Amino acid sequence: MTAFRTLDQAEVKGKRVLVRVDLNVPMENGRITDATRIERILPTLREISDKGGKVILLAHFGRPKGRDPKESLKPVAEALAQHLKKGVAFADDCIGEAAATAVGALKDGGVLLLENTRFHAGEEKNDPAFVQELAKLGDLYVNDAFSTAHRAHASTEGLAHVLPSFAGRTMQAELDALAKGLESPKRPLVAIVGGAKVSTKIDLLENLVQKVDALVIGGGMANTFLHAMGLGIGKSLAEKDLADTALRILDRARETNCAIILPVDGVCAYDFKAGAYNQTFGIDAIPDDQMILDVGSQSVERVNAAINDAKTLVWNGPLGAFEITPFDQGTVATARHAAERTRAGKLVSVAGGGDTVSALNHAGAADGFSYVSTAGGAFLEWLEGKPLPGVDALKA
Ligand SMILES: Nc1ncnc2c1ncn2[C@@H]1O[C@H](COP(=O)(O)OP(=O)(O)OP(=O)(O)O)[C@@H](O)[C@H]1O
Ligand SMILES: O=C(O)[C@H](O)COP(=O)(O)O
Repeated sequence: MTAFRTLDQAEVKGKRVLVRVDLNVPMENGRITDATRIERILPTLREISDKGGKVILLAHFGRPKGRDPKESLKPVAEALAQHLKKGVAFADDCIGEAAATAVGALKDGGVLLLENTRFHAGEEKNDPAFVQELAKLGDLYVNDAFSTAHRAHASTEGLAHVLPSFAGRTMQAELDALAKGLESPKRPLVAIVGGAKVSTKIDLLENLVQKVDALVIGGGMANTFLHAMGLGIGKSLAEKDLADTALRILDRARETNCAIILPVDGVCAYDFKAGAYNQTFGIDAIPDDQMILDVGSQSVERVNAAINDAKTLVWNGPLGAFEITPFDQGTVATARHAAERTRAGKLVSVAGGGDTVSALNHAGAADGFSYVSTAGGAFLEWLEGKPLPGVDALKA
């Protein structure tokens, strides 16, 4: 049950409603490759618009250092309009005159997307002056970005303290679904953590190994562990300066009897552009001039064996660079296996993350999971039991 105000308590008619959403969608060559995060916020936007509220969207995109046209939300505004089947205005700043003029021109029921909040340093600093600049644009605040709720930023946490604040429908649904599926999970509980965000996620693993019975590590995350264990990883994506953290996590896992499953073979290429070339090597024989871009077939067997032993599976982060064929095979094979076990009633499976959702859709496996969250890092932190600043700020 959610312990905070929802849209049921919000009077929006004629009001300027600042809605924080997560539009940090996977993109390739300027094209959105998975629109799940857009689809999930439509009910909230339609509800506020239909009730005559002025919908003013706040969102981040990527991790820009200042204003970076490559990280502009403008292309997302067009995609949002297509999904909403309604015009979406765009302002090329989220504060100041450009934003105020666009808000002033908005009619009741209209929808406006403001430019990337992370173009301003005050966003990630949760700077009170920046919060006030945002608050000038609205009469009330709705947070519908569960997948960014682990960030105590101005638009995800600060605003909730200066305007009347409410949870959006996606925020409500995510928290209710995760509580239902995972608050007291059937064991053995197995986690799969992959992906590329090693520096912001590796610390989470130290707590995670105290919560789960087995942890499968893949993707760029695994490369960091393999390097820490003294194995050559060639030119693979890794955070080598986090080797001590990785070793500490392995020690912690031994103390808590959490089985760690790391790749035993890797599908390698000379670079991301890959092309036709790729070759599988044993994890102790990775060529110095190549990079591991996927887990190999022997690793897939070990991951699937861990899935077979599990009653509950949680997953964030693909096992390989799935956007480039054939480096999607490890993720596809394991995702389909998890979906099969779930459909057979042998597994409760919950996955989450911007690219993870995209990878599961690519594998045609998303519908086979018990629940698919839009959240990655936030999902892992929720799983660990860490407070989520964006959620706590909404509590009455
Ligand atoms: N071995 C690898 N080498 C390089 N990149 C990899 C490798 N394995 C996975 N990746 C990359 O990891 C990225 C996804 O990682 P990420 O941690 O962002 O997952 P996510 O589901 O988006 O989680 P979040 O929602 O927290 O961002 C993909 O773009 C994929 O190409
Ligand atoms: O993709 C995500 O996990 C969210 O959009 C948060 O993005 P961040 O990790 O850059 O804060």
